Amino acid sequence: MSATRFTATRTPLAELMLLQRHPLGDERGYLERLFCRDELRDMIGERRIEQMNHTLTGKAGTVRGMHFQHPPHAEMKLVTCLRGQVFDVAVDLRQGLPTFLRWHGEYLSAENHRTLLIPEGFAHGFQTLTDDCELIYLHTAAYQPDAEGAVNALDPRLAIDWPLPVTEMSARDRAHLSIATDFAGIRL
Ligand SMILES: Cc1cn([C@H]2C[C@H](O)[C@@H](COP(=O)(O)OP(=O)(O)O[C@H]3O[C@@H](C)C(=O)[C@@H](O)[C@H]3O)O2)c(=O)[nH]c1=O
Repeated sequence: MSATRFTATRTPLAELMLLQRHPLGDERGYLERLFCRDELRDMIGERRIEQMNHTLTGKAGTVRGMHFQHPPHAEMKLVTCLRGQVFDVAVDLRQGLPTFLRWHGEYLSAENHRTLLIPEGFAHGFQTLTDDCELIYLHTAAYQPDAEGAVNALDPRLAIDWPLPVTEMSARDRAHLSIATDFAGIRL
């Protein structure tokens, strides 16, 4: 018997998908898949998971992001929250798309069993809404410091509506410049 362990829902940004995970529960608790290449094949295609990262963020109100990797190291990310609650945001940086520079956010928590599937061409970041948030990221490309790109999470042009006042950010993230007026986007 093969159960469907995920329901995928479109977001207003093409190819940015919200996955609802379906845990299989019993008297001990539950088992759920965080990733299944077979079931997610329509979205994953021939991509492979190359790296998996785990973050702990101590204080509510903290923002990490907004990060991406430039081609040819552009990557799809699947972002899951295993402790606490975050507001997870993707910004569309794809050149020529009608949704260029639009952002979309979803609440992810241990309780709601949701994963955001973020394709190449998006910047990603999040704000913690509780203390001690733990996230798991699956990456389809290895970390390449030289290919890192970022947009400022507080850029007025993006106008991301963070749910809480932004408290902690890394010095690096605070220093990211606002998007240049002539920025045409990422060509994949
Ligand atoms: C992302 C990454 C960082 N590092 C190192 C670099 C640095 O010394 C330390 C912390 O890195 P950062 O400050 O970039 O961590 P952080 O700001 O949490 O970066 C993360 O932000 C969120 C929003 C994402 O989407 C992730 O993909 C990632 O970019 O870890 C790795 O060794 N491997 C990795 O894959």
